[in-house]
Amino acid sequence: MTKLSVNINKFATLRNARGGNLPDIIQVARDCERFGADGITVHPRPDERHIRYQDVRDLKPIVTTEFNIEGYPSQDFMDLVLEVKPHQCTLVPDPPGVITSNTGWDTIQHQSFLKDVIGTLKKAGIRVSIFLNPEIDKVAGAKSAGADRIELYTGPYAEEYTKARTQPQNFRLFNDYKNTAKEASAAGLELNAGHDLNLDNLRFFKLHIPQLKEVSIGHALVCDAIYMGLENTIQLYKRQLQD
Ligand SMILES: CC(=O)[C@@H](O)[C@H](O)COP(=O)(O)O
Ligand SMILES: NCC(=O)COP(=O)(O)O
Repeated sequence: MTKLSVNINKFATLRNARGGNLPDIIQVARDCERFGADGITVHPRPDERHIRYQDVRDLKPIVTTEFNIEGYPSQDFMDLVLEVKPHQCTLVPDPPGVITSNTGWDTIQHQSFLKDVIGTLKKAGIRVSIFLNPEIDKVAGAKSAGADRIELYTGPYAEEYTKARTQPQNFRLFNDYKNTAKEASAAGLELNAGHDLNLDNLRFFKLHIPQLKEVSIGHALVCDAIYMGLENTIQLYKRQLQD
């Protein structure tokens, strides 16, 4: 069974729209766990447009499953992660103003930076995953930088998957995902995945990438919850992740 970490960013977007505390992020995290989530993911961004740094501090004592903090390792981000000490930190190469994450690390170009950052996090006992495109040649760089896991960036998969339903012969990109997953596994790296996964495309990914340990899902899951309710939605996603 692949674990489902629910990314609660978009609940914070809704809360921030009115300036009050509705929905209450702490209660949302508790309820996600109560409804079956195996973990809680947050991605505090420099402008704090959804998850705020204080939310991350407040979540730490109440998350009873796996706590995963994602983000670009700026000094502020590193200070926060080292203070909070989540189970896992996922490093993402986001420039400050980006609308959402849109690429993985170039582990060759940024090798020495990643090595320093990962070394610091691991010294604090935090598992480190790094966000990677489905590029087999970046896996060795992730390994030598000291990562424990990679998170495959599934944005391009999600885009192509919609096309692939009608033109499967054009779905060559998927081989890159399969090969990158195999390479990671052979290098001793565990495998996460995330971005734009949803109830349509999740099962296919899970079935063809047997190494998949964990997915983090936010945007589509929150949208589905509007129609189907949070408990039901979490259960539907979990069903897609069964072996
Ligand atoms: C790394 C990743 O793919 C997710 O964290 C995604 O970027 C969600 O962030 P937003 O909710 O800000 O779009
Ligand atoms: N790491 C991916 C994540 O946390 C959620 O991405 P999305 O489902 O909001 O696109």
